[in-house]
Amino acid sequence: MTLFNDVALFDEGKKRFTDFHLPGADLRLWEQFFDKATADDYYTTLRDTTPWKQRVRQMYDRVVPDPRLTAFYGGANGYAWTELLLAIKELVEATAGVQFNRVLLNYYRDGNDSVSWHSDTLPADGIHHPIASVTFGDTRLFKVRHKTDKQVPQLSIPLTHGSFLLMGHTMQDVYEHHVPKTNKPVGGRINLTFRISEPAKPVYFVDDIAR
Ligand SMILES: O=C(O)CCC(=O)C(=O)O
Ligand SMILES: [Fe+2]
Repeated sequence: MTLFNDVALFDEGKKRFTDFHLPGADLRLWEQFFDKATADDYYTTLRDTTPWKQRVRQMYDRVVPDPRLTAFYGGANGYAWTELLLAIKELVEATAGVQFNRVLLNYYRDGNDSVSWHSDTLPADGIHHPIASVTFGDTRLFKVRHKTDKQVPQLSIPLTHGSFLLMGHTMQDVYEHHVPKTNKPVGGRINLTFRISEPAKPVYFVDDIAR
C-alpha cells in the first residue's frame, strides 16, 4: 500500500519523541508509536467498520453539520468497545500511566473536513484528566494556542500516521486546539481521543439529536 508516506520522512521504524515544554501544560508526542504496517491496517479497519455519523449542532437558530464524521465509544451512552479499540487503549495507557474509559473517533474525509478552535469539554465528573490522541491516515496540522497569554507562540504540529500525542490534565484549561481545513490534496485521516470521565454519567453532546 502506498498510503501515508509522510512517515518515510524520518527513519522508518523509529519512534521519535518530542516534549513541547509548554508553559502550564504537558504536551508530548511519539511519532511512529504504531509502525506503518500496523497503522495502515488500523486505518483501513477503523474507516470501514466504524458506525460513522455526521452530527449536527444547534447554533442559535441554525442547525450546522460537523465538518467531519464521528463515533463515540465507552461510558454510559457510547458504543461498546471493540477488540481493536481496546488494544490501542492498552498501548496508550501503558505510556500515559493512566486508564481511559471513553474514546471519541473523528474521521476527516479530506482537506475540507476540520475541527474549529476549542478545548475539550469538561468531563462529567467535573475534573480535567489527561487525553491521549492517536492518528491514522494523512498528516494534518494540529494547532495549539494559549487561551490568555498571547506571548506564548502558537504551535502547529503535523500529526503523522501512527502518532500518539499526550495532552496533560491542565491542557484543556490553559490551551485551545484546532485542525484547520487545507487546500493540499490530502486523503482521509482518523483521530482517536481517549478520555476519562465518571463512567456512570452519560456525556451530553450538543449534537446528540443526530444519534
Ligand atoms: O483530530 C484531532 O487531531 C483533534 C480532534 C479534537 O480536537 C477533538 O475531537 O476534540
Ligand atoms: Fe479537541
